[in-house]
Amino acid sequence: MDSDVKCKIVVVGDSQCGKTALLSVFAKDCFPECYAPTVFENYTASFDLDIQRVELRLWDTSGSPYYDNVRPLSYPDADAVLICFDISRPETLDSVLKKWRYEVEEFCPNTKMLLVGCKLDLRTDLFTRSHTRQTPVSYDQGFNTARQLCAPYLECSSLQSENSIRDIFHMATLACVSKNSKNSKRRKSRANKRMSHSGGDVSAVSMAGYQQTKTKSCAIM
Ligand SMILES: Nc1nc2c(ncn2[C@@H]2O[C@H](COP(=O)(O)OP(=O)(O)OP(=O)(O)O)[C@@H](O)[C@H]2O)c(=O)[nH]1
Repeated sequence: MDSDVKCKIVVVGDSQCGKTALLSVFAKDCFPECYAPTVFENYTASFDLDIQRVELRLWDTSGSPYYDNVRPLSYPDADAVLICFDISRPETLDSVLKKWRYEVEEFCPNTKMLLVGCKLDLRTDLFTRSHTRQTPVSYDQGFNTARQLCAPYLECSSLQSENSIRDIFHMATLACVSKNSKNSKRRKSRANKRMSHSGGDVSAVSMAGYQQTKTKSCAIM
């Protein structure tokens, strides 16, 4: 299996929304029961797409405003950004439109975004509902926010569903590979033009299962 494709995925979102748990379950198969605030943390993992193994470099960031000035150090060369929020805390979805989209657009324009609703298990958790006295974010609210970002929307529970986590990294890996294959096509076509239209072949990773959904003003991957 080929494994020369490398992708960088950066994970952002409000403090305690579930970023570290998402990465830890995917990369280390381990759900962190105790909360430990992140400053920066890197993980590596791989994802097999048909005949292609993709090496993933995963960047965990702090959601704290205290680190707003240093978080941008994570963004250069990102192939995809996961913007996360906590389904049990609607204010973390508000931050997606008020803060995270602008930060991502400023520091990595043209990078694929995915909106990820974390802690799906808490949507129906009665204890959390009575404790927070808040109505959790519905699927439609998450989906509509994602539409405003021109991003796909996925939900997961790091606590209860490894499959939901895998689906997120499947989608993110496809987004990275599609971006890289488009860039390499552009580079090759520019090089071919320079070589007096001498022609050449363009290799692309198999993108079976990768859905393209067009909307009026944007393509949702
Ligand atoms: N019930 C439930 N709890 C979760 C889930 N994911 C994370 N948590 C808990 O939520 C708390 C915060 O999770 P983290 O993953 O550390 O949050 P973070 O976004 O990395 O936080 P910062 O490092 O402050 O940015 C921890 O106590 C986790 O155990 C989930 O899917 N379900």
